[in-house]
Amino acid sequence: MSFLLQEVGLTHSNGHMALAAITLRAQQGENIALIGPSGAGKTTLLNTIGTALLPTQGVMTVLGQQPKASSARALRQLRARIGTVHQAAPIPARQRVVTAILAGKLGQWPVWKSLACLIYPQDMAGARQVLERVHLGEKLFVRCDQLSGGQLQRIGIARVLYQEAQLILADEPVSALDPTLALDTVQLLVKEAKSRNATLVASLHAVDLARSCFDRLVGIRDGRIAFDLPAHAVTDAQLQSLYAAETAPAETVRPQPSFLVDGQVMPAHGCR
Ligand SMILES: Nc1ncnc2c1ncn2[C@@H]1O[C@H](COP(=O)(O)OP(=O)(O)OP(=O)(O)O)[C@@H](O)[C@H]1O
Repeated sequence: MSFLLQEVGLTHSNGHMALAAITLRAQQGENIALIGPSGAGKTTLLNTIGTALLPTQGVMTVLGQQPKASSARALRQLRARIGTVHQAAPIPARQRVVTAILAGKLGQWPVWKSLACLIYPQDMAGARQVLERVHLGEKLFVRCDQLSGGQLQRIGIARVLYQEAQLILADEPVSALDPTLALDTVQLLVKEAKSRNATLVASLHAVDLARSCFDRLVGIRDGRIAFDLPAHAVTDAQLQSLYAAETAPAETVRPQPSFLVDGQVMPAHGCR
């Protein structure tokens, strides 16, 4: 098993209950898309599984450990096995791309190697290899503040590829990418996870991308699980109901033959 949440709740420090009674289990190697309206709790759920937030209720086990009962050292070791793609990659502006990518393994390397990496990149060939997989091979020595938002997002993905995490958590990983790159990048993440039997959980606003590329869809609404089904079993009616109060256009949940990525229509040549 990769992770198990049992009746997990998360109340933020201001008293806002962002997650309520979430029960969710993932086997190692599963790929799951989280979908749901803005403010539903997808980011909070990913941050909770990733142990950046700890549940205020319920029990959570991640990669065999209960984060709440873990020592600081055990928690650090657990986090080194979890790769997170953030909505906006938390990369220092002046950092070179190569350093940003190598940072993916800082939690796994001994201290001497991490420190040496600050002076001189330790594995340039490895960094270049993952960069090429996100079509940015030529940017290895470019400063991150000279990249576009979409390029930065792909640097964040390259960093997670480099990390070779057992559990990959991706929060809207393609929100800044054009439709073709979005499809290509989601396919890359799914393929990478499958090839290493890593678990992948990604939140996506592009519902049809989620439907066509992932095996399992979890619908989140108001901090609760609305449905948890194989992707092929999710009906248009369930999607309409999930987004019922949304102001987004109905096309957002329109099935094939076309689909929307961040509001742009693209042809139906998805993962399946
Ligand atoms: N640090 C925080 N303190 C208080 N409330 C928060 C905090 N972070 C998020 N929330 C609230 O928790 C709820 C869930 O937010 P979350 O970011 O998880 O939603 P989401 O589904 O990821 O939304 P989006 O699709 O817009 O990114 C929202 O109502 C949000 O305002």
